[in-house]
Amino acid sequence: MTYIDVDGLTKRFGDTVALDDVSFEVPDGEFVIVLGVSGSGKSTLLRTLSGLLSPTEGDITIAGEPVVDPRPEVAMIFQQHNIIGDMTAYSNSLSGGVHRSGLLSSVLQLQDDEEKHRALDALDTVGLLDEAEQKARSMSGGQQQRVGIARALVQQPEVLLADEPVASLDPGSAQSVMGYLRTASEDRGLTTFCSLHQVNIARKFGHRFIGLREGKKVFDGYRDELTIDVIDDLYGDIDTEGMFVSDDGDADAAVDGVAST
Ligand SMILES: Nc1ncnc2c1ncn2[C@@H]1O[C@H](COP(=O)(O)OP(=O)(O)OP(=O)(O)O)[C@@H](O)[C@H]1O
Repeated sequence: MTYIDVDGLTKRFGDTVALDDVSFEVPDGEFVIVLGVSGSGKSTLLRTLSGLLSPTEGDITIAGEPVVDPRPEVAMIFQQHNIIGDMTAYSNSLSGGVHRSGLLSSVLQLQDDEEKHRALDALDTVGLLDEAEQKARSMSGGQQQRVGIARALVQQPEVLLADEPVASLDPGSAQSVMGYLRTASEDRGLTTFCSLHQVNIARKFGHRFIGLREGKKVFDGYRDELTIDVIDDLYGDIDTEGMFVSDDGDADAAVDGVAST
């Protein structure tokens, strides 16, 4: 069943066409990776899906409802973590419920037990339950990004949008974060969009791939179809050979590997 329906989506910023007549349908629970060079429109696509940006033309519906504003069922994870260094992992995680419990309750930490349980459960999902009382500032970049994922989960979303969540991380931490993101998404049955620059990581963890070039959708397919020719087409003159490791990328094995570390 179609869960997200994007129909003729165009987004212009002045003379710049960031998205050009993009259409696709995504069923419930799919893990979609958005690929493309810098400036191809990945962030713009995620921001329009989240309701943070409105389309110039075209329509987006999620679960049959037109997207006109940000809504609690759609959570966004950013590259810069956006977490508060002075707060513990637990408090950061708990703040994800602000949409539901209200800002004042969040600031005063008056959330009910159920919400607190959700915050701990989310930290458990990203492997940080033992670090719950640690200040975010003292955590590694990868751990901070996992706190960001936990916070998004506390929002109880149905859709997760992750805009280059591992761009600033070393390869090991990037894989670990992607593993937790995929596990969280699978365990909770979330429909997930994740934009990435790293093709090998994308192939390892992605299920479906949407490729953008100059705002146009130039690829839409599953892992077996994401061939070196497709990558070459997406990345043009960039040397793509090192980005493409032939089938080492069993996503389920990768997720299991991360989950067991
Ligand atoms: N708020 C804005 N105002 C003007 N132009 C914008 C704005 N946001 C994006 N653009 C332009 O739209 C195009 C697509 O940008 P976008 O950030 O979506 O690409 P991207 O693929 O996410 O790039 P990156 O990988 O570098 O984040 C670019 O030409 C960009 O300069």
